[in-house]
Amino acid sequence: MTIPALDADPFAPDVLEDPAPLHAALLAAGPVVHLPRYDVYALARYEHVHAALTDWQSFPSGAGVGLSDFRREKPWRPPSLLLEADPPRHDAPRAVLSRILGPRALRRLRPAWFAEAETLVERVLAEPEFDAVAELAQAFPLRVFPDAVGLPPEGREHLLPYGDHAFNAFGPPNDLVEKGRPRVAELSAWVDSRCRREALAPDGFGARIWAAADHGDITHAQAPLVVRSLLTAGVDTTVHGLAAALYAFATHPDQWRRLREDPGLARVAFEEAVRWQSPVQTFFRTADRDVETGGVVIPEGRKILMFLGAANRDPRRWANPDAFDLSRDPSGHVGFGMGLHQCVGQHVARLEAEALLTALARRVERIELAGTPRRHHNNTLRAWESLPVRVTLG
Ligand code: HEM
Ligand SMILES: O=C(O)c1ccc(-n2ccnc2)cc1
Repeated sequence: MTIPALDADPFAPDVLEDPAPLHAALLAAGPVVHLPRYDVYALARYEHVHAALTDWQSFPSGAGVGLSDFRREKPWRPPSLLLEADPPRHDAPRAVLSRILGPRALRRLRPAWFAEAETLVERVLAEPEFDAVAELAQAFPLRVFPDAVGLPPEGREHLLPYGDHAFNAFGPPNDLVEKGRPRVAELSAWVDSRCRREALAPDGFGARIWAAADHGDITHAQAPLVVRSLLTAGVDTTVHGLAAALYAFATHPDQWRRLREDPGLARVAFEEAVRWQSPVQTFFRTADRDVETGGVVIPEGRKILMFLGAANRDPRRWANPDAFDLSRDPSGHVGFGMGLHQCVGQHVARLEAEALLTALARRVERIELAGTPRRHHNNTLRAWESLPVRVTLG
């Protein structure tokens, strides 16, 4: 079978503004689509994205999960010990973070995060109109996550721009990456300084990573890089995940009513928002040998681009895929990945979302757009720059 080609640039501004047309074209074209623009192979259908995510031997991450092939190009920073590593190197750091960020470990944070959400929501809802990105989606993760890591108060304004650049750097060296370059040295220096043991408060996620090194679960040389994973991934992802959920509810009043009637739906509502918007849109793998998938062979040395956002809306897998619907069972979505590298921070994201959405559901009768939302372009993240909303309390 020949491999269809699509002369598209998935990282072009018009696609980042609205990826739906490209996703539809990829889903229709076939299981594997060649993108000559970057000479990469696109997977968009749920079946094939799921197959690649759950077969790390055929679709390894060790050469990087961005367009850059670490076997040929120097990475912009030392590679991640989790995201950009394959077994066996991946195993110990993963086991350490799984324990530290797991549901049991997060139980101790639940009361404080719910209280923080109530306090923030009380203050924000004093105004009938506000920007839900700045006032809620950004403010809440920045209130709870750096403290949970054990970061000191000063300097936290480095976190969002650092993460934004890291997620841009998974894409091609385009304008978005160039835009971030002037601050990379300063941002990286701050982040790297916060990964050191003495910078971290004794009972946070960071200190627990260093304690795991003391215990011999990872080496002391690995500890700062594992902390760096949290600082890179911990904020931008949840900011845009929460913004996706708020956008979903502001544009679906009937779904907000369902949440109001049953705030216990908060967790499944967040899952459906992650499926529907896929805040993390894409990740690459590398064909380190000729690899067969979808009835064709992807040649050794090429990068494979997995469109998580398209797979989450594949009509072959989802009934009425473009609908945001709380009565659907969203389990099995690939918004958090799947398999070996499935998001180890998903429980942190879910707890933040449950806390914020529950606090809002208790107070807000109606939430609607109060102006045109503006997109924030990023090579990997689906994000809002601003989300003007009007709320009616009740
Ligand atoms: C809505 C929020 C989030 C989304 C949509 C998301 C999405 C993802 C996805 C798709 C992957 C798989 C990457 C791959 O297969 O190559 C992943 C992995 C990962 N995520 Fe997240 N993430 C989120 C939040 C977080 C948070 C809050 C943290 C840390 C506190 C985090 C830490 C990680 C790490 C360390 C990995 C790599 C796991 C491994 O390679 O074993 N993520 N995430
Ligand atoms: O180890 C790192 O630097 C790193 C790890 C994970 C992510 N990520 C992506 C989506 N959720 C988290 C980003 C960077």
